[in-house]
Amino acid sequence: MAGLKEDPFLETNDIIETREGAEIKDAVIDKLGEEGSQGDREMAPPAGNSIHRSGSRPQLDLSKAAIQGNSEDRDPTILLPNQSDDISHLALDIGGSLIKLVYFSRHEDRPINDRRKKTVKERLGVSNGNRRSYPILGGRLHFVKFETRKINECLDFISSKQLHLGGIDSHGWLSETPANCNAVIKATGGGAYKFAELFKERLGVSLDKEDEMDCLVAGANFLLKAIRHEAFTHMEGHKEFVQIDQNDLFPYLLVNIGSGVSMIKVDSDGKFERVSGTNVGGGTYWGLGRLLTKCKSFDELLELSQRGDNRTIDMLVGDIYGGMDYSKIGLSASTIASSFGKAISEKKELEDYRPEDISLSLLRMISYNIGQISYLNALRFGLKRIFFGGFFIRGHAYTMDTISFAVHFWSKGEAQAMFLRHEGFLGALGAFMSYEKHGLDDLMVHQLVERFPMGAPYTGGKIHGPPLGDLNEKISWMEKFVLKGTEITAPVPMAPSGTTGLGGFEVPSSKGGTLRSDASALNVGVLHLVPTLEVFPLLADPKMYEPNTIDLSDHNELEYWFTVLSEHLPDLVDKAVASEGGTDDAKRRGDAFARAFSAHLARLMEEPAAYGKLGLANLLELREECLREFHFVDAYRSIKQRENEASLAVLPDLLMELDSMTEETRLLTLVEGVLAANIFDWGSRACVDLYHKGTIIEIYRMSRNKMQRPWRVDDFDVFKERMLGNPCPHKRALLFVDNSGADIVLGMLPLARELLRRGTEVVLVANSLPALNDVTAMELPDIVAEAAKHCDILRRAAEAGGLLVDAMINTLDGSKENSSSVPLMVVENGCGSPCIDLRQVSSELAAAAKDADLIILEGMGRALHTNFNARFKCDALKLAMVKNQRLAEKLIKGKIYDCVCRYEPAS
Ligand SMILES: Nc1ncnc2c1ncn2[C@@H]1O[C@H](COP(=O)(O)OP(=O)(O)O)[C@@H](O)[C@H]1O
Ligand SMILES: CC(C)(COP(=O)(O)O)[C@@H](O)C(=O)NCCC(=O)O
Ligand SMILES: [Mn+2]
Repeated sequence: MAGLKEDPFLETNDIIETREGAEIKDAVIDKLGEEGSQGDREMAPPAGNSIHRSGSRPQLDLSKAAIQGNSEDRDPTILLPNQSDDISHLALDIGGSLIKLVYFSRHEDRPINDRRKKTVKERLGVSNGNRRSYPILGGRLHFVKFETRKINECLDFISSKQLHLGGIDSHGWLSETPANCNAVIKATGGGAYKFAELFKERLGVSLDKEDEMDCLVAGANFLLKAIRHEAFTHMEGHKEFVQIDQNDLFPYLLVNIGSGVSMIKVDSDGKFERVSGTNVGGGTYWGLGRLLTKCKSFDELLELSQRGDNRTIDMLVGDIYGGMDYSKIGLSASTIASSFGKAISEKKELEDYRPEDISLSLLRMISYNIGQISYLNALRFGLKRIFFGGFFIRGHAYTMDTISFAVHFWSKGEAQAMFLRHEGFLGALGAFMSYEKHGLDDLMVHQLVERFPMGAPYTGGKIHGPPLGDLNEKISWMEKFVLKGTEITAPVPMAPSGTTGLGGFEVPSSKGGTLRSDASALNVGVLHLVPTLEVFPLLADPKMYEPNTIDLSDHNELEYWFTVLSEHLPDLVDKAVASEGGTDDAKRRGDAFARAFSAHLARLMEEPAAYGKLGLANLLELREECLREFHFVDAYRSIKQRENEASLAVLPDLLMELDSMTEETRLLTLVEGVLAANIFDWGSRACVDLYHKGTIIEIYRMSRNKMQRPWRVDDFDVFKERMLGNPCPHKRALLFVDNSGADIVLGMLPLARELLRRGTEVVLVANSLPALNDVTAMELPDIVAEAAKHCDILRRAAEAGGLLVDAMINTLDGSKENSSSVPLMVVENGCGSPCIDLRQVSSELAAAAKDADLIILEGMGRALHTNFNARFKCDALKLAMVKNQRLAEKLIKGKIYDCVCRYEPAS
């Protein structure tokens, strides 16, 4: 273990280093063979030697390689702690002002030796996930930009990340480019021509030029079809996401506001025409603005505008009409009659005008002009929808409001301006899509998950210095970043209502004085491509499905949940740090995690729609993601273990008690048991306070004793009727389980046992990754095996479900006969959060769902915060104890610790 322990961030628990370095090498080479590159066989260095990296191409770094799990296994997992997992693939859009970079890093989840998976796959007929014939195996799309005038920074970035070495082989598969092969990178924009030589010289790569308009359209179409919260309207400071119906996307007008402006009528996927444009665009604002104000950067110029008053320089209708409106033609006194018009009539020089006023006047002039020309073109072709892209917009509220106003005003509300979250990356994305056959264009909404990690190189921002190499650098960055103060949290300035309304040509005022730094532009995340994700097949109406129950666009609600999460943070950090041994390193990571999560919260508090439509589920997931980002693998690991053990110890008594009851009483006791045991929730403030007051078993007893019917939502009698009144039992039940300890052991497993006893197959559906104290699919087989020691029903079913292949359990009656029991299985749900978005579930869950006719959702996260209003094609039971006062009031007009037993027959 010695070598591995040196890396403080490596999970060392399950790693056994083999004695023979050669064994590892061979295993590594074998593994590699699976993924393609034959060349690696020759490239593997002799065992035992230290490994040198060739500068010309990325190669495997085998240093400290180790087998994970049992080294006797035929197909062991090998950890390469020093190998970066990025095998990349890059496309560029080199514009007049900015270079946009989209790159792909293939990131297969570390294969883990999960035998459960094999049996589940065999049983449910899932063939190797949902892998398709094309090579996207899962990976990430990153978005980064640089100023064109600082092209060297961009070249350094590409070179340090070795992005230019990924390529496409003859089969159209992503691969590393052999050293002697001339690497080719897709590029669009004028710079693809202008800088072709420089790329050749500096990186040895050729730029394969793609037409700019083709790329813009391909990028826009991809985003509009594949990203759920891509397009939004922005009117009078109010941002609203627009759900685009894929079948009703065309035709539309695409207006790309870069240095110059292109207007493209898009009729279908490959069919479009550039119908107009204007040379008055982003370059004009930045260029003229720089000359007139002496600003050093675009952001500085934009920031100035926020403190500007354009009335000092623009000629208004009132200036011409002696302070009066020109009401006959609908112009108020404060309407701009002539941008910069006042400068002609006064004996003032440039120095006599405030740079702030000049910047605002210029911004308004250009935005209105573009809005107006766009409208005219929409009118020309009868287009109702106009999508605006390009980096001139820069997520700036006032710019968007101005454009929206112009479109709304001139079209009398007929046409609508919409903006794109990936605004300036359309061309680069389109160039990326032009790599043939990588299958990206086939990806669908449910296969993409957007994440917002911390750290400039990962976000759509400006790069300061070299890209962050490892976790340690990321932590330091986080520390420095927080020292820099409010940059990340400073909002994109919001325009107060009415600033751009008819006649409303007042001065814009911003909430934050400073413009949110581009370096922390956390409004474009990293797109994770997960081809195995599927829409849960039992949703009654997937199009109408909305996972979140609570609407966080209600500001009070937002504020409440932000406070809850902020207050919970210190306790969570304590648990997380303790779970990693409480070392100094763990403390440092804990601190960085807390800063990162707080920064996200602050950012979202200011601009709730920054990362797309925001629901409580997203916040809870973001917290788990943040923990993982700082390598906290499982913060509640020991708590979960302790509670599992304590609960397993009392399981036999509970089962005996249950078996002595009549069927009817037993069913009620079982459901009561699930509700009572759902009290063990380390995500609830109130419950955590409770745990200080008693042992697990005491609390469980107390909770059970308090179960008074009717519950606040109580459909038990209807459920009982279906269960006992109807002679035909359910064929297969999916049990979405929640917490470890009593919740699973004393609540859900006994309920599963009852279903099994009645001849219903049971599939336990658990998280793929840890979240709070939720039980994971990896942990479940061991828990089931322990429980099975005390129960024949569970044992036979678990055996039939292939769950006990490894477990050395002593059977109660010593018999080994193959029973005819219906199976008990475990599948992972594809997520790592206390909530579940059923539009994106694992392929094994989707497969298991095909034959299911009953689903049971358990816990606040899965049954209340999400899916409370979800409708299913089969019978559904939603069970939860409400461990939050406010939620109880809002959702069920009840109080804390009230229970929900909602039963909905198939719809
Ligand atoms: N950091 C920045 N530096 C320079 N220009 C910026 C920056 N952020 C936004 N812009 C604006 O974006 C415009 C460039 O937009 P972009 O879509 O990248 O077009 P192009 O491909 O012509 O470079 C600039 O002219 C400027 O108005
Ligand atoms: C995070 C949770 C959804 C987990 O609940 P569970 O799904 O385990 O029942 C829940 O604990 C919660 O909403 N907590 C925050 C509210 C509070 O502390 O009161
Ligand atoms: Mn939970």
